[in-house]
Amino acid sequence: MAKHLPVKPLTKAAFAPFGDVIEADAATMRLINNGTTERFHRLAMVETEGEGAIISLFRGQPRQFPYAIHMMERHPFGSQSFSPLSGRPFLVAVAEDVGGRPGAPQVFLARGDQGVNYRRNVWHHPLMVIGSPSDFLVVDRDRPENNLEESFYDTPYLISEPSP
Ligand SMILES: NC(=O)N[C@@H](O)C(=O)O
Ligand code: NI
Repeated sequence: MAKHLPVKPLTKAAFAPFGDVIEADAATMRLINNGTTERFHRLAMVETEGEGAIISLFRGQPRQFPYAIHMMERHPFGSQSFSPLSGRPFLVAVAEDVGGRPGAPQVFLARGDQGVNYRRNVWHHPLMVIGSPSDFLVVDRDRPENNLEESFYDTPYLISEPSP
């Protein structure tokens, strides 16, 4: 029997065990370019063991809800960040590591002005878009083919469509 998961607002504190929230955090801001630009400095660190860091665009199709989470993945050799370019909210699911497998997913609703950076080797679900196709800027390690570990749950978890 699938278990239903709550969806929580994405906050730095709640996401801290899994990585970073990429948002205009006033505490990180410094004025540059003669005061014409606000730099929100070092919101996340990019980890890419043995390979370069690359920037890609992901155009995600919306998930159908209620959505069943059957699996999680992780990237052992690098971090992976998702920054929304379409200004729409999206879902983020992460999990603690329990003996080499993901524990129960923790699901967050990211606003359209929030991105996430999954720290290296953190269990997460692939991109989950809500409502309509959305573009994301993705920074992660080159050569993804040897940087992916997947794990499937014995029983799926269900997520309802978050209310906007
Ligand atoms: N496959 C791929 O590049 N994307 C996933 O890693 C993801 O987290 O969406
Ligand atoms: Ni990933």
